[in-house]
Amino acid sequence: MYVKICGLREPGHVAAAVEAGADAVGFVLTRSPRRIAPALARELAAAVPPHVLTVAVFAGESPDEVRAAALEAGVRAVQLHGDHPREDFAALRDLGLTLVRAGSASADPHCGAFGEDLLIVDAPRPGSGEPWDWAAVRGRPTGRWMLAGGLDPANVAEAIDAARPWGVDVSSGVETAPGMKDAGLIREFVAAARGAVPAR
Ligand SMILES: O=C(O)c1ccccc1N[C@@H]1O[C@H](COP(=O)(O)O)[C@@H](O)[C@H]1O
Repeated sequence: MYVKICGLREPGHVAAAVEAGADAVGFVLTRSPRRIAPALARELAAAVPPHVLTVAVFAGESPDEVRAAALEAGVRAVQLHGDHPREDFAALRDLGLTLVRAGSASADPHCGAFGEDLLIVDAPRPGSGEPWDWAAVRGRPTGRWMLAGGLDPANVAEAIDAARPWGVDVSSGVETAPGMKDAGLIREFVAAARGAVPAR
C-alpha cells in the first residue's frame, strides 16, 4: 500500500512522515490553509531521502505557473487538481517529473488517460477532510491510483477495504486543526494503512 502524507509545512513533520515509512510527501503550493512558499518547499524537500517522492500540489494554476513553482521548489512530482486537459500534462512532461492527476469520482478513472503517472481519486473538495462514499469507486479506477478525501488513522483500513486502492493520500486526517500536522497521527496513519488487509 503506497502512502502519501500531504500538506506538510514543518521539518519535524516531514521527518515523522519519512521515519514512519511514507512513500511520498506533499507540499501545497496553492490556495489552502496548508499553503507554503516554493522556497520553503525546497528547504523541506532537500531533507527528504531519494526513495520518498516529493510532490508539489496545485489546483487550477496554468502549466507555466506549475512549471515555475515546481522548479523553484525542487520537487520530483507535481499533483494537479482541477479539470486540466491532456495538453496541460503534455506541456509539463519535459520537466522529467512524476505527473499526478487528481480528480473526484466523476473524473476519468484510468491512470494514464491524461498522460499522468499516478492518479488520485479524491473528495469533491480537496483538502476538506470530508469523507465520501469510497465504496462507490470500487473496481472502477485502473492502474496506480490513490484514494483520498476524509481519510484518517481510524478509518483508513475501512476505506481501503471499501475502495481497494493502490495507495492512499491524507492531509486533514493527520492534523489537530487545519494546517497543524501531528507527528503521532502521521505515524498512526501509516501504520494503519499498511496494516490494512482487505477482506476477500
Ligand atoms: O491539502 C490541501 O489543503 C489541498 C488543497 C488544495 C488541493 C489539494 C489539497 N490536498 C489534497 O487533498 C487531499 C486530502 O484531502 P483530506 O484533507 O485528507 O480530506 C489529498 O489528495 C491531498 O493531496
